[in-house]
Amino acid sequence: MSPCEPLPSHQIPRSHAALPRLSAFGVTSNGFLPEEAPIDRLQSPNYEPWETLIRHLPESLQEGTLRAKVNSLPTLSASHLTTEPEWRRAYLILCMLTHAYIWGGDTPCEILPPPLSLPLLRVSSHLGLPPVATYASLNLWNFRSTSPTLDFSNLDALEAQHTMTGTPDESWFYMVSVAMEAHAAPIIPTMLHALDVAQQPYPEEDSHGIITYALEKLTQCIDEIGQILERMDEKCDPQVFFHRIRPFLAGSRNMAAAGLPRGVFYDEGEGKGEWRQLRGGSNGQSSLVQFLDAVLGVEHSARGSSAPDTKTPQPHGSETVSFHEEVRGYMPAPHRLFLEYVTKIGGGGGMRKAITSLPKTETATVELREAFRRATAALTEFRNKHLRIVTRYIIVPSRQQGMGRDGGTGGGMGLGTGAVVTNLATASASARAAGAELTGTGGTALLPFLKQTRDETARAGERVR
Ligand code: HEM
Repeated sequence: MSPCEPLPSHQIPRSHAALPRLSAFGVTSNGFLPEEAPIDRLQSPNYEPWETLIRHLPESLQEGTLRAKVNSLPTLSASHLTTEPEWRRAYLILCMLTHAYIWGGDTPCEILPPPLSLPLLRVSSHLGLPPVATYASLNLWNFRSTSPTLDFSNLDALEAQHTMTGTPDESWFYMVSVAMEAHAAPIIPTMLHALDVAQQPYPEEDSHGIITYALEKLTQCIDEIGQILERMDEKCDPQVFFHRIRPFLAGSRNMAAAGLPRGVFYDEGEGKGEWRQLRGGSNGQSSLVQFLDAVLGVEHSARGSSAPDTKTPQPHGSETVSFHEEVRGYMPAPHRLFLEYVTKIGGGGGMRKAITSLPKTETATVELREAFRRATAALTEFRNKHLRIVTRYIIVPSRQQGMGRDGGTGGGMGLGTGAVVTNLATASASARAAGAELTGTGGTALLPFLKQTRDETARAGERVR
């Protein structure tokens, strides 16, 4: 039996019947991915201008014609989108075009024109997501699979529907996450059952066995998704990632050094519009990883704000909210509700809280505690693997000199203009040279933030002795 498979039926507790159906939270047999691969074309011929643009996005960026093409787009209404998969595809297209428009030049463009901003505001509001590229648009809703069994955890059979650079590296970068999400999907019902058993006031005889077994499965599952994470190097080159892919993922928050001191103005035409500062696309918006935290009772207080960027005022209220809490607003609304539900059934402290209230002496609870500590150790190690990847893909390339000029050794966006480029890659290299803190695409002071999230994970295990 694969470690990520759900519990055998005889181990599913009686209280399972009380749990709401996962589908009510948009959780499928593929976890936070859709049940079926995303559609790859909008049905209505009205959307042909968007479809044409997205299909030729890398070439338009390469030729430097994307902004002109967007400027001459008609402003299309969302009224021809009929199904949820269509709304999601529209969101993917508009988010990618938006980031390509903002970052696809020698300097960023701080005004998003009405043909993009108006439909993007409408579509993102329908989906309960912010009008910016998110993990949902770039990863969860942007893949196809050639697996005959439609096994989305088969990384080699996955491909991104769309990329901005047209490189296999960008597709692989997105697909690693898709495979991880699909691989871990079966652990979701397993852990929900176990969490439910742990909350019962009068545990059944084999309750401890059920929870211990589920925690062991969880440990194996986290190890396995960590192995998938480590496959990043196979087809995603750190130089290509740092200089070509990552600059397109940047948001409009904490991006003064990358050329957006005020954020982005979403021009709605007729003198209307709004300046917005939003986090960019980041795997940090994965509901799966936050689900693992919620189940184990890992508490995060890391705010992830990029302190050195004093030119950009922080959005009101964000000073007190942790990164993990805030990025729930960048997840599809049903997934956000699911995480709230999991936190609630875990009494706010997940397994950790339930286990610490048990008597320490019985053999069964000793085993249970050990299983819990092994699971938190696995999640801590997962975050260590991630930190090593961040070092290889961001810290090391940012140290290299002479990358600020397009056409340098792998530097720039590959636009071939020879001009001085301002974007997240050049800003990171300059920050590094000045000894300042680096900023993540999600707008965090990345290293201190990621170390803190790793340490907060370890702490959950230390609290169960
Ligand atoms: C080349 C690969 C990757 C790089 C360079 C990278 C980089 C980063 C950075 C810089 C952050 C800080 C937040 C921000 O400002 O964006 C972050 C956060 C995060 N990333 Fe990644 N990431 C990579 C791959 C992944 C993958 C495949 C996953 C799996 C879903 C992932 C999961 C997370 C999570 C969950 C966080 C939030 C912090 C935490 O909970 O520990 N990352 N990542």
